[in-house]
Amino acid sequence: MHPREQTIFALSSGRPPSAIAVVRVSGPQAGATLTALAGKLPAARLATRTLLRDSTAQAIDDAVVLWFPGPASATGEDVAEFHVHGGRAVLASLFAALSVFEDVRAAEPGEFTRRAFENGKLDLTEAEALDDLIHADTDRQRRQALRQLKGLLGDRVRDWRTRIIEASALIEAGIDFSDEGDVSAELMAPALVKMAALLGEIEQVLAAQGRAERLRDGLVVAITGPPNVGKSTLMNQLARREVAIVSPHAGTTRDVIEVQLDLDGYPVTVIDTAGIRETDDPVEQEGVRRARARAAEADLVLWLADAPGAEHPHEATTPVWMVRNKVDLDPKKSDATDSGIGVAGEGRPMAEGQRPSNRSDFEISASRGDGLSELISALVMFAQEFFGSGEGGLIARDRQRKLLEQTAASLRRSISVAETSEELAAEDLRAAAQALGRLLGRVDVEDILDVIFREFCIGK
Ligand SMILES: Nc1nc2c(ncn2[C@@H]2O[C@H](COP(=O)(O)OP(=O)(O)OP(=O)(O)O)[C@@H](O)[C@H]2O)c(=O)[nH]1
Ligand SMILES: [K+]
Ligand SMILES: [Mg+2]
Repeated sequence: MHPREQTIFALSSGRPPSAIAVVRVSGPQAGATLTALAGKLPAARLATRTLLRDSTAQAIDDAVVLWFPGPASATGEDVAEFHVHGGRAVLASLFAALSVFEDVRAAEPGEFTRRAFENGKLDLTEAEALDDLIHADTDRQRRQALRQLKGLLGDRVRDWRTRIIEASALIEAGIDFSDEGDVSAELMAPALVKMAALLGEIEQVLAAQGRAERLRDGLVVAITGPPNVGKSTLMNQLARREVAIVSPHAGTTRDVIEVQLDLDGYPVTVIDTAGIRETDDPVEQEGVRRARARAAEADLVLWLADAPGAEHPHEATTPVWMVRNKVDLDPKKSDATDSGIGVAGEGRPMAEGQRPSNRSDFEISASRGDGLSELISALVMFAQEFFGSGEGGLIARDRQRKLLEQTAASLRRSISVAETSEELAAEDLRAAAQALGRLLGRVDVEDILDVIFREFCIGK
């Protein structure tokens, strides 16, 4: 039997032990397993309390079971749900009882969603959204995943694809009438109007501000600077716990240390690194090498210094904020903590060029906390700009962006060659439809042909 026709089961709730564990069974044998274990098949979609027994009539657990006959189920197949007590032994004996059945096996990762997708319950963007929703750590990630799950992108893509197929059908029909120049031109003109409108809409989505797809990975902020300036102290303050060792010895941090923060719903990874300096110690050299490498990949670098006006060595491609630490040691400022000295430039980083050469973007005391709230607000603002408003962003993944870019490129090509070659224009349109099909996880050129034959059988 093909693996896809087998019946699969898996623990769908969290790691045991837990109060309740949900085990799902999907496939043609789901009903048989439920009947065997529960004694009879319960009414559809109704929570039913029952004593589960294995094939030797041994009790497994006092459980609640649910029966979802396909296709009106999560996967589109017959689905049985066992809500048992979430103990390891309970689960082990339930799994053993299920495995007794022929063609019933433990599910592969993602296999339930895969089946839902194959049965047309979800398109690929929704399947991706489901995965994102499960892995969402912050509120903004959750909201973005929910928007995708509602099919916002999927619906747009389906609409675009239908319209491409319509334009395609017009052009293909024109090719059939290429002997009669008038008919062909009459068909091409409305096709071009459709294509131009479509291209405009896709370009608009692509140009939408911000990188909403980066919400999944989060923004990476690297703290770098010379040794002993207080990088690890700042890291601990941002994390609100002791993630990195702080000591008065220069060269304390050797490895790259990461923490995940939730900054106003934005996922932010902060990286603490080894102090950058020339050193003979091979371990510290490796730390410095890693520090530079990670900082180069970061979206934002906080260059920490303990003296005013220090220069940073970073490439200009990554934005760098100059952060002056240890202002509490500064004799003229140490007694003025309440008067807002914590920050230069009113809590907002100064624009490049606007920055006086001997001043920092921020002045803080990492150990005492001065200026930290301003620094954090500025980070939130940076994140806001980086991700865009998010609410409008339809694109949640690189994959989706790439395929939309391909679609737009094919459309553009098709429009530009339409005057000279209908065949080439039609080919580019097919490529555009295919890219959108791939976005949804369906690549079926068949339905282009369907439309052509159904709607444009002009006397043939
Ligand atoms: N006075 C004062 N001391 C600080 C401040 N921040 C950190 N320190 C002290 O500076 C020393 C170095 O701090 P760390 O956080 O270990 O500095 P680092 O930059 O991570 O050092 P390396 O990992 O060795 O490069 C420690 O003794 C801290 O207590 C500050 O704002 N004010
Ligand atoms: K140190
Ligand atoms: Mg350190």
